[in-house]
Parts: sequence; structure tokens; C-alpha cells
Amino acid sequence: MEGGDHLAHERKKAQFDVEAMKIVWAGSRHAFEVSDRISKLVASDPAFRKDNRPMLSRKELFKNTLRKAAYAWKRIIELRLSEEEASKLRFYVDEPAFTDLHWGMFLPAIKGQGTEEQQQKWLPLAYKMQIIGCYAQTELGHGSNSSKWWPGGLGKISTHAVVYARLITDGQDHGVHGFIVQLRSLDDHSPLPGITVGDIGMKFGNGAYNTMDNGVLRFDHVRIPRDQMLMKVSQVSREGKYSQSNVPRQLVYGTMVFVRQTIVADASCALSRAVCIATRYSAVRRQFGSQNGGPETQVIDYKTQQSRLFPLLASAYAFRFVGEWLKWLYTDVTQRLQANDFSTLPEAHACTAGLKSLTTAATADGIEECRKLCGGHGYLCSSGLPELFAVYVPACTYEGDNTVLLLQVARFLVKTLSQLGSGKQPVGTTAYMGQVEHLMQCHCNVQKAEDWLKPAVILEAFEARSARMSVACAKNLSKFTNPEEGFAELSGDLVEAAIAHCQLIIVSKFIEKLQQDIPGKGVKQQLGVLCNIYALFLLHKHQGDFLSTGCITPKQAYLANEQLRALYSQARPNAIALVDAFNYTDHYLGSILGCYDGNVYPKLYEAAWKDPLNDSVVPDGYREYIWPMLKQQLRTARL
Ligand SMILES: CC/C=C\C/C=C\C/C=C\C/C=C\CCCCC(=O)SCCNC(=O)CCNC(=O)[C@H](O)C(C)(C)COP(=O)(O)OP(=O)(O)OC[C@H]1O[C@@H](n2cnc3c(N)ncnc32)[C@H](O)[C@@H]1OP(=O)(O)O
Ligand SMILES: Cc1cc2nc3c(=O)[nH]c(=O)nc-3n(C[C@H](O)[C@H](O)[C@H](O)COP(=O)(O)OP(=O)(O)OC[C@H]3O[C@@H](n4cnc5c(N)ncnc54)[C@H](O)[C@@H]3O)c2cc1C
Repeated sequence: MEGGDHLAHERKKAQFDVEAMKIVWAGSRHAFEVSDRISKLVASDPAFRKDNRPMLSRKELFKNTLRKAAYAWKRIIELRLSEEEASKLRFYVDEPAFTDLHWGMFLPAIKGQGTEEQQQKWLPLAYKMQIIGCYAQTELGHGSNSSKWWPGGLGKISTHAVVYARLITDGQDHGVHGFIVQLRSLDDHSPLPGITVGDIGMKFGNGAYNTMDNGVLRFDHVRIPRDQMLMKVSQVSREGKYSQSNVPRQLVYGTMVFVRQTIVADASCALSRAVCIATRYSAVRRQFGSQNGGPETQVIDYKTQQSRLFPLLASAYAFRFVGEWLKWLYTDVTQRLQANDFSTLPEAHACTAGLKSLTTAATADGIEECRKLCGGHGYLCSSGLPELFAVYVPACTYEGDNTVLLLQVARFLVKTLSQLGSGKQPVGTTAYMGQVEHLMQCHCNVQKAEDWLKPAVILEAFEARSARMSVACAKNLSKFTNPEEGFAELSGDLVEAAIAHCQLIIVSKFIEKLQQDIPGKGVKQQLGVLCNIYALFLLHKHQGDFLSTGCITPKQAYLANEQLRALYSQARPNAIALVDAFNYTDHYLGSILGCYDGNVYPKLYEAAWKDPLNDSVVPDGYREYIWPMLKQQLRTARL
């Protein structure tokens, strides 16, 4: 079948209002309209073509990224785009670039840690891109005194950096502080005296994250003017005297709280993109299973395909909603900080760190699973999945290695439990710890599979599992005379307790979302199915935790799995419409397998011929290497 909508029959099966779901996914009608308009603007502009990326050398690739970034900036100015629209435009251009760090970390660091005066000086320059900045924290080796290594945008482009370094005055070490440092001349881009700077080299995957100039930086007797130390948290006077404002020192790390929150939102984008590709292709692909000469089975109808794909579809929605909530939490903590209320900072840190860890790990694994769900064709660059994986997977490492971040959450949980004894009532995401006595002995009362559809039943099972795992860790820790030694020894268990706590947050925020007024025929019902799939999939995957802590019985675990199978059948007719609700253009998806019309095979065939290897029938190198070999074989055969 040529042309037309090959997925039309699937779209007709939808039992809900897809247009209404698009608004829910975008977050609001306004967000939907901006996103829709800007994604189409990018898709229709040939300057933003990206299908040639895997074929380009590093130098070509990098120059191409600079061209796109400059062109994007030109369009932003010409069209007088708002900050929101400009950020959407960069998102849909879909190419990691120095601008991510300029807008995503350099500017937020100055906003969060600079004094009013410093902000007035630096922000206008940065907003107009008269200076370009990056965020230089990580070192080549351990410590904060070797060479900076990794910062994106540093290698070749940034003129300035926020550099994290130890502050020493009068021989006294005051710990790590942020400094604005000019790196390159604003006239000819050469490094300033005493500064060595360059790119750290090729990274994983062709194309992929190699559009970014992650860099190395060394200083040799470089003098930074005093007023370029970011001084909101602590100050050095003209006389060299060090003082601290009446704010927690942890605010120095505030940019990380902000960026981790954006990374959670980004996880839902990357995962939904992979899921959209795999779902559409699973409906197009037919393989075996035909009876009486009828059409072969669509692979999406295999239960095994559903049990791998639908939890990922549900996770994409779950991450979307927890990301929305995290944005609210971040806004709330920021407003409180401005009013000198620092009480919710530890929770905001734990939530952003833990959810960054969980969502990026699940997304990276999910993209790879989507590749496998597409069979052999998933391995082709034209499926879009190899590049998506290569670009995405460092999210498990940057902005804090995922295990290190879970250990931060574990510390927060142990501290919360230890404060119960002194009568401090936990609030927010740890409020359930206030009922720890009940949660330690409660029994799940599921008797039939449908009982698992009750939100209160699911919540109590997840709360009991998390509380019991944290309490077990706390009890074991108390057996050590040296707490740090105990923490190190038990770190494996602590990480698992942190995962259980963060999964509870995601499940509970999905349930809370469903308690809101959600307009549109059948929309809430479909989200309910996805919420239950997400929760019961986690319960099934981690049933060892639930069983070993005595939160559920083996029979109840069996019933949860039975209910999960029934939910997959409910999701099946809606699967294509649920991924259409992401409203991705074919340009953004960048995948033949995921194209909207499902006309996959002719497009794959056509794309193959565009590969540079097919420019000639006889390849370069034939005369030099193959022809002599063939002749050699001929002689051997004659002998
Ligand atoms: C393609 C991109 C796609 C999408 C993203 C979208 C937009 C984002 C824009 C750009 C992103 C693009 C590319 C990625 C860029 C990546 C940039 C980086 O990687 S920057 C480097 C980040 N490095 C880390 O994250 C290091 C991890 N380590 C830590 O976080 C450590 O905690 C620390 C901050 C180094 C401090 O370590 P230290 O040992 O000194 O202290 P402790 O850990 O013991 O903590 C002491 C105390 O402070 C509390 N705390 C720690 N961190 C924070 C924080 N961030 N906020 C608040 N409080 C914090 C901790 O809980 C302890 O508290 P206490 O127990 O004492 O009460
Ligand atoms: C693509 C990319 C972009 C980046 N961009 C930037 C940037 O713009 N600016 C910037 O400053 N940095 C950047 N980084 C650096 C990034 O933030 C660090 O790589 C990250 O924080 C991890 O630190 P590390 O590399 O030192 O890993 P390590 O800390 O060396 O981790 C190695 C292993 O040790 C384990 N480990 C480490 N510490 C502990 C512990 N305490 N307990 C238990 N296990 C532990 C980890 O789990 C991991 O398995 C980027 C990195 C990448 C890959």
C-alpha cells in the first residue's frame, strides 16, 4: 500500500479525545499552542535538517551545530520570540550545543548565586549573547585543584565560565565557591593569558553528543577580580575578610537543584519519543501468527511486546506528571528562599536528586528496549533510536552520577527517620514516615485482581515497602559505632531504600494528578489505566522487595500480575492515540520507523539509497583491495 495513512485503522480504535490528551501532555492549552507552533516552524525550515548527522565528520558536525545555533538565534531575534518560545525552539532543533549550558546553567548560576549588583552587570550581557558562558565544576581527577574536565561549551566556544574552586584567604580554606571567569578574548577568541583550554575528544556514538564541545581547562596564575566571586552566599571584602550571609552554604549548589528538575522533565520527552517510535512501528510490523491465509499478526498484539512496551508508555506519562510537580516544588522552594525560609531546601534537593536518578536510568534503559522492540530495523540510524540513546545515556552520569545521587536521598531518609524520635513531624514527600508504626505492621487486603485498582491499596503497599526498607537500614546503621563506616558498608541497601522512596513519589504524584479535574472524553480513564500499569509494573518488577518486607503475600503478587495483563488489553486499542498525544512532528522524531503515516518500508528502502556508500555502484577501494584479493583466490584455486 503506497501513500495514505497506514495507521488510520489504529487511530479509529481510540476510546478517548486525543486533542484533549495533547493539552494534558503539554501541561496547558497555552503550552500546547506554543509547542505546536514552534515545532512546526522548526520542522518546516530546511536549515534545521538533521538526518545527515551520522554521516558527518566531527569537524563538519561541530561547524554545522554552530551554524544552526547562530541561525536559531537570528530567528529568535527576527521573530521576537519570548523566552519560553526561544527555549522551545532550541528544544525542537534537537541538537546538543553550547547554548544548552549558556541558558541552562551559566545564567541560572548567576541568577541563583550572584548578588543584585552582579546580576545587573552580567545578566544583560548573557541574555543578549554578548558573552557566552558554561558551568565548570567537574575535575579530571578527584578534588578541586587539578584541571576542569567535561564542561559543555567550554572546549571551543565559551567566552566565560562559572568556575567552582576553593577559596583560600589568609591561608584559610573556605571550601568550594563559584567565580565568573573570562576565558577567551571577546575580539579574536584566543584564550586569555595563563589559560589553557580545549576539547576533550570524541564521545560515544557517531553524531550524537559530539555536537557538544565538552572541554578541559587549566589556570596558571590567573587573577580573577574580587567582584567576580559569586557573593550571594558568602563574601570577601576589599581587605580580604571572608564572611557568610545568613543563608545555608548548600545554596552554592542551587543550580544543580534547578538543572536536575529540568532533567526530569526532559526524561519524559526522550522516553516518549522512543516509545512513540516503537509503538507506531509495532503496529505497522506484522510477523507470523496468520491463520487461514489472513494477514500476519501486528507485533503490538503479542503479549510479550505489550509487556515490554506499555510499561514504558506508562512511564513516559508518569515522568511527565512528576516533572510537572517537581517544577512546582522548585518554584515553591525558590519563593521560600527569597523570603529567607530554607526549611524545604533539603527536601527539594532529595527530590530533584532522586527523581533525576530514577527517571534518567529508566529512560536510558527504555530507549534501548524500544530499539530492541523494533527488531533489526531499530539498529539502523534511520530509526532515530541509536542516536537518541547515545545522546541520552550520559544523563545517567552528568549532573551527578545516579548512584551518588541516590546516596544523597538515602542520607535524607535516614535523617528524617532519626528526627522522628525528637518529635519532628515529617512533611511533604516524607509525610508517610509519620505513620511509620502503622506502616510497619499493616497488611495488604487485596483478595481479587481488581482490588489492585484501588489507589489507596496501591499507595499503602508502596508506602509500607519504602518505610520498611528505610527503617531496616536505620536499624542496621545503629549497630555501627562509626556512622560513616556503617553508611559505606550498607550503601547497597540504602540505594535500594532510596529507589523505593522515589518510586513511591512518582506513583503518588500520578495518583494525585488523577484527582484533578481533567476534561475530555475518556482522557481521565486512559490516564487511570496508565497509572495502574505504571504502579503494578513496578510492583511486579520489584516483587522481591514487597514480599521480603511482608507488605504483600505471594498470592497478592500473583493477582497484581493478573491485573497487569488485563490492563495491557485495555491499553492496546488506545496505544497509537496515546503516542499521537505527544504531538511530535516527524522532524523532531527523526525516525522512519516512527513516522506519523506509518509508511515505513518504502521510506526505509529510499533512505538506504541515500547512504554515501551507494553513491557509486562499485565502491572506492575496490580496485585497491578487493580486486587483487579476488585474483589471488583465483590463483590459489587453480593450484
Ligand atoms: C541534552 C541535555 C538535555 C536535557 C537537560 C535539559 C536542560 C538542562 C540544561 C543543560 C544540561 C545539559 C547538559 C548537562 C550538563 C551537566 C552539567 C554537570 O554535570 S555539572 C556537574 C554536576 N556535578 C554533580 O552533580 C556532582 C555530584 N555531587 C554532588 O552533588 C555533591 O553533593 C556535591 C554538590 C559535589 C557536594 O559534595 P560534598 O561531599 O562536599 O557534600 P555532601 O554531598 O556531603 O553534601 C553536604 C550537604 O549539602 C547537601 N547538598 C548537597 N547537594 C545539595 C544541593 N544541590 N542542594 C542542596 N543541598 C545539597 C547534602 O544533602 C548535605 O546536607 P547535610 O546532610 O549536611 O544536611
Ligand atoms: C556528557 C557529559 C556532560 C557533562 N557536562 C558537564 C558540565 O557541563 N559541567 C561540569 O562541571 N561537569 C559536566 N559533566 C561531568 C559530570 O557532572 C560528572 O561526570 C558526574 O558528576 C560524575 O562524576 P565523575 O565523572 O567524577 O564520576 P565518578 O565520581 O568518578 O564515578 C565513577 C564511579 O564511582 C562511583 N562513585 C563515585 N563516588 C561514589 C561514592 N561516594 N559512593 C559510591 N560510589 C561512588 C559512581 O557511582 C561511578 O560508578 C559532564 C559529563 C558528561 C558525561
